[in-house]
Amino acid sequence: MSEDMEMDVQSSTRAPVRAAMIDLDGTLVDTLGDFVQALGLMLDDLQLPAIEAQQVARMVGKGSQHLLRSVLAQVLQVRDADDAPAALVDALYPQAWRQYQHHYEEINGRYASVYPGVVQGLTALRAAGLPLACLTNKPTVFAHQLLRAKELAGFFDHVFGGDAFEQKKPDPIPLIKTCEALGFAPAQVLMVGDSSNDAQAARAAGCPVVLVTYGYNHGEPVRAVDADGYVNALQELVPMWACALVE
Ligand SMILES: O=C(O)COP(=O)(O)O
Ligand SMILES: [Mg+2]
Repeated sequence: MSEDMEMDVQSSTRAPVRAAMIDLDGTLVDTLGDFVQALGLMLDDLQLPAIEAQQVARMVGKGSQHLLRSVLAQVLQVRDADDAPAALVDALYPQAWRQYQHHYEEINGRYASVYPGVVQGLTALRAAGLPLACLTNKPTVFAHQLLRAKELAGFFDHVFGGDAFEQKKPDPIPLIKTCEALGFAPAQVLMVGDSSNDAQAARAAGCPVVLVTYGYNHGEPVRAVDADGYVNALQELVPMWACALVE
C-alpha cells in the first residue's frame, strides 16, 4: 500500500460503502483547456482582454456562472481600475453568458483529456458492484455531452450537474439528493472529488470523501483539505477502500 493511502478509511467503525458519487472536472477529465478556449473566444467577442490558464484553474469548480463572473471581474479590473467591477460584471454578464455557452457547446471535450487511471478506477468500482453517479457543478447537458465524448457515460447510473438541484456543491443538497437516487444513506456513499468544494459538501452531507491529488482545488494544495483519504490516481481507490467495499 502506498504511503499516500490513509488507513483510517478502512476503519471498521465506518458503514460499508455501497455506491459512489464522482466529480467530473478535475477528477475524471482535465477540462482546463476547454474552459480556457471557450472563455478566450467569449472575451474576444466582447472585446475584453484575455485571461491566463493558471487564473482560470483557480476559478473552476463552483459552476459556470461563478466562473464567468470571476473571469469578468478579473479582466475588467485589469482594463479599467476606475470602473466599479461588480456593476460592469452585471451589465456584461447576459451577453458573456450567451457567448460562453455557445462556444463551450462547440468545444466541449475537444481540449480535454481523461486523467490516467480513470477508466481502470471506474472499471474496478463497477466490478466491486457499486452503482455510480457523476455529480458535477458543470451544467448537466455539458456533463452528458463530455462523458459521451470521452466514452465514460456507460459507467454511470446517474449524471447530475450544477443545475440539477436548487443548490450546487459545496452545499450538501446535491449529495443528499444523489444518495437518494442511488438508494443508499449518505454514510454508505463515497464522494470522490478534487476540491474543498467536494469535501465540504461531503462532510455536511455525512458522506465519506476521498480527494484526487491531481485536480484543481481552486489553486490550493489539496492535502490541506479535510478528507478521509487522497489518491494520486483513481485506480488506487478500490485497493485503498477494499475493506470498506467488500463485505
Ligand atoms: O465548476 C464546474 O463547472 C465544474 O466543476 P466540478 O465538475 O469540479 O464540480
Ligand atoms: Mg472538480
